[in-house]
Amino acid sequence: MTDAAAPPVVAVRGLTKSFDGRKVVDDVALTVAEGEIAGFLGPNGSGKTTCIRMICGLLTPDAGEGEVLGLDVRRDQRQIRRQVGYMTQRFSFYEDLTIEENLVFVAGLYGLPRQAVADTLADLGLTSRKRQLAASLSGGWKQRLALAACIMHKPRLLLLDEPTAGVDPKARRQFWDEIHARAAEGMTVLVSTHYMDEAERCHRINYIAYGRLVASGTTQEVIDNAGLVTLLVEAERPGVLATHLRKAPGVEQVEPFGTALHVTGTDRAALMAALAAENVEGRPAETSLEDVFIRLMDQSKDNMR
Ligand SMILES: Nc1ncnc2c1ncn2[C@@H]1O[C@H](COP(=O)(O)OP(=O)(O)OP(=O)(O)O)[C@@H](O)[C@H]1O
Repeated sequence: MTDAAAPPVVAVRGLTKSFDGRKVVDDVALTVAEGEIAGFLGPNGSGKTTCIRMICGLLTPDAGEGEVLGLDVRRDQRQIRRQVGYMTQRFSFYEDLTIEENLVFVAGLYGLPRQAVADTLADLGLTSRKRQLAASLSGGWKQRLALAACIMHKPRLLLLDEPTAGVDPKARRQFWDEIHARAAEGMTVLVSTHYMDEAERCHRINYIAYGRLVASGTTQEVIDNAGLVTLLVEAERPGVLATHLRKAPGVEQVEPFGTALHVTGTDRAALMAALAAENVEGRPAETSLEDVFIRLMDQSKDNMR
């Protein structure tokens, strides 16, 4: 990350948006420092895309305020749009154009010189494929083209909405290496994802459930703040044991990992009692980010009732 004293690139608060009378984003505050990779996580339909669109100036918030790149999130939407890069969830380029033709088209929209296309092709390792039709590209290369198109104008803020959905692990890794390289040069990134390993690659994460931001911090802070205890239990018949443990008081989650179970709750004594009642022993294990997210989601659901 770059200069910690620099003003945040995103500093919004109270962001709220309703569609058809239903509040889908409710009082969300978000701060993203310069050069930071901020993760945006949460169940389907929890409002991540809607937040991203308000931040990049595509949607006007019903309420809330703040700055994006020093510009007013309500008043300066046009300028914000020109200065950010936004990669949408769906591949949205011309399949019957080549990689190069797609980039030439985008360069035209931004008024960029032809050299910008050549530089971007080279930067992203696309030069040797520049004459390939977009339709014939694999998921990983399509997503690389999409990234090229949204960073060609050198935005200081990049918003990525589930950029690696359906992409194989190697291409995902290469994509993240690319993102980290950009962040090291000072680009700020806000990225939504459903993948736990990607959440762990972010400098900070923000978890949103049912429109409300319910946790923020580094991965470790979010795990520590959840106050969960996890015990690992080896079992001969993990399926049967899991069924029993799920009914025991104090046991919140039971997840099989091969022949072992991860048993999670907030009360260590209650977990130990539940295991003792089944004549099994547990040893301390690390609580995973996924365990924490599932708890946050369940808690948010309960609060909605
Ligand atoms: N333009 C719109 N008109 C009406 N409803 C909308 C509109 N955009 C989003 N919604 C609704 O708002 C809710 C939040 O959607 P949003 O796409 O922001 O969630 P998300 O967290 O990005 O979900 P996912 O992880 O599935 O992409 C959903 O119920 C969605 O159907």
